[in-house]
Amino acid sequence: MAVTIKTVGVVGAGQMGNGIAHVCALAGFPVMLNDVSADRIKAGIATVTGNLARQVSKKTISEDERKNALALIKPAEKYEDLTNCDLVIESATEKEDVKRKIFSDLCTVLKPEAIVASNTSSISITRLASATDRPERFIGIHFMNPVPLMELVELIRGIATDDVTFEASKTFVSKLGKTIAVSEDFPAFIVNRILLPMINEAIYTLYEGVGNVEAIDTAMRLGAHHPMGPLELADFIGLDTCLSVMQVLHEGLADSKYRPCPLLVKYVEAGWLGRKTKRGFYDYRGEKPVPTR
Ligand SMILES: CC(=O)CC(=O)SCCNC(=O)CCNC(=O)[C@H](O)C(C)(C)COP(=O)(O)OP(=O)(O)OC[C@H]1O[C@@H](n2cnc3c(N)ncnc32)[C@H](O)[C@@H]1OP(=O)(O)O
Ligand SMILES: NC(=O)C1=CN([C@@H]2O[C@H](COP(=O)(O)OP(=O)(O)OC[C@H]3O[C@@H](n4cnc5c(N)ncnc54)[C@H](OP(=O)(O)O)[C@@H]3O)[C@@H](O)[C@H]2O)C=CC1
Repeated sequence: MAVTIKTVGVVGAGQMGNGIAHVCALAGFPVMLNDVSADRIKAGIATVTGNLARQVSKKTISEDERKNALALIKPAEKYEDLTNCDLVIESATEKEDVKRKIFSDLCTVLKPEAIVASNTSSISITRLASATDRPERFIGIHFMNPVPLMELVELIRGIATDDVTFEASKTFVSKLGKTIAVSEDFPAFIVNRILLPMINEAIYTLYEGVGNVEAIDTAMRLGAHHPMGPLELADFIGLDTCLSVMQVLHEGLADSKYRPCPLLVKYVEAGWLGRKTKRGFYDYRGEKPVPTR
């Protein structure tokens, strides 16, 4: 029997979670936004407020659309606040144990027919589904960063995802105005299977001294017409997320070509995660980003 998604929960109000809440609210879906603390949720809603205002100033949305969208996003400090959601999208840290814990706690309070999705960049949907009480109603809905600007969403079925869940998710993503690419459930799906090895290769290019940060990013922006250089993009994604995806590829495909660059490991170990910590391959603490190598 068909399922219609009316109310959405988002777990994780970071870079991606707040963007998912932003686009769902703009499409008219009431959104319950959860994170580890009230402060995190507040920060997430503040980011959405700023991004909606930017879209008004760029005339991509009207002032009324901005007001209506913001009114649809509510803080959900406890999982119990998500009980009435028809769909809950997890967008927490790219660590399997973090996600599995969220699902095992979350499912106990959700409606039996609610769909649970992960915005994971790379982790097996089939394996994540096994941490829930509803593998048939579990699916990967993978948004791209920044969510309000990027058109693509990857849909990934686990081995048990049923047709009703797949169809309801397709309808939901289309209502957001996004274009769908369907990926099989293999490590890092399609986009990150291709993009992250390129970013990792750019970091190796830096690590081996072939070029410095500025040369590498300039080369790819002007030489390959990328909107951002690969190192700028890595900082934008988050170096922790980049490393997690490379580890999933390396372990999942058992091929040394996916070995994370030791320099990426070093930056993550230093807590230099990119934009979100104000330092990665660039230092963002001043007026302009300054290369750190
Ligand atoms: C890792 C995964 O699992 C999958 C992925 O997402 S892979 C990553 C996919 N994303 C990309 O490849 C992004 C590549 N970059 C781009 O397409 C462009 O640089 C961009 C769309 C991000 C920005 O393009 P732009 O022309 O600078 O747009 P503009 O509107 O002027 O944005 C300017 C700024 O606002 C940001 N921005 C704009 N609108 C935004 C929004 N609604 N939400 C968040 N950030 C936004 C831009 O990132 C940029 O940030 P800074 O001001 O801090 O530099
Ligand atoms: N960054 C990107 O370009 C993209 C990322 N993704 C995927 O989206 C997901 C989120 O990534 P991103 O937004 O970048 O990560 P961020 O680090 O920006 O945000 C993750 C958020 O989840 C919070 N969190 C951690 N544990 C929990 C929990 N148990 N319950 C609720 N919230 C929790 C974190 O809080 P705290 O910081 O306190 O731990 C943080 O606020 C990941 O799976 C990632 O792979 C998908 C597409 C693109």
